[in-house]
Amino acid sequence: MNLKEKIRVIPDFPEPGIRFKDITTLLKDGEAFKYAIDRMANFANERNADLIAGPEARGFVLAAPLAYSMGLGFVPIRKSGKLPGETVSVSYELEYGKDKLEIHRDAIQPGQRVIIADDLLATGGTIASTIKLVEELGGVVAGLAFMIELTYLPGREKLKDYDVLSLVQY
Ligand SMILES: O=P(O)(O)OC[C@H]1O[C@H](OP(=O)(O)OP(=O)(O)O)[C@H](O)[C@@H]1O
Ligand SMILES: Nc1ncnc2[nH]cnc12
Repeated sequence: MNLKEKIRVIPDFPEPGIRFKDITTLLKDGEAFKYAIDRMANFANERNADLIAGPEARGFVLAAPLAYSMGLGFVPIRKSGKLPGETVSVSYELEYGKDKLEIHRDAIQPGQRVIIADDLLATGGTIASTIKLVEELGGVVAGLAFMIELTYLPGREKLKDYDVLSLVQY
């Protein structure tokens, strides 16, 4: 299965100079979507995951089916002001813009092994912040699974202490 040929690249979105990797063209292909989730599930299985976490919004599209396919729980990491319970939060910068992420304080029990899944690794800011939240709750980050890695940005370097899977590289 060639996942790269299912991804559409749109120049100058959401601002000039950004080549946006659009996964909607992959997601609407049932076979490709299943293949991507199955590869992530193998990775998560090998690392004895207890839970799957993913950042809003595109991370949900991968992390939730990954958790479901493995019979594991899913923990949402959301942008600020969206989670109703008591939260822990962290601010971060993106390839474009700035934001704040939050997790429910009771979402993870100390020692639980968490796989974090997201669609794309760019600067690594989103995932570094997600890792901070998981670790602050005492979770063990057992691995990081991405559909896409932008190798021309320093994301992988930022995550060098972690086990990283990416299915497609640019
Ligand atoms: O490695 P980074 O530089 O942090 O960039 C990658 C993140 O950026 C995108 O999310 P975005 O914040 O655009 O939100 P969305 O999923 O709600 O579209 C993407 O889904 C990743 O989560
Ligand atoms: N180039 C890119 N394409 C799609 N999503 C992104 N998130 C951060 N950078 C991105």
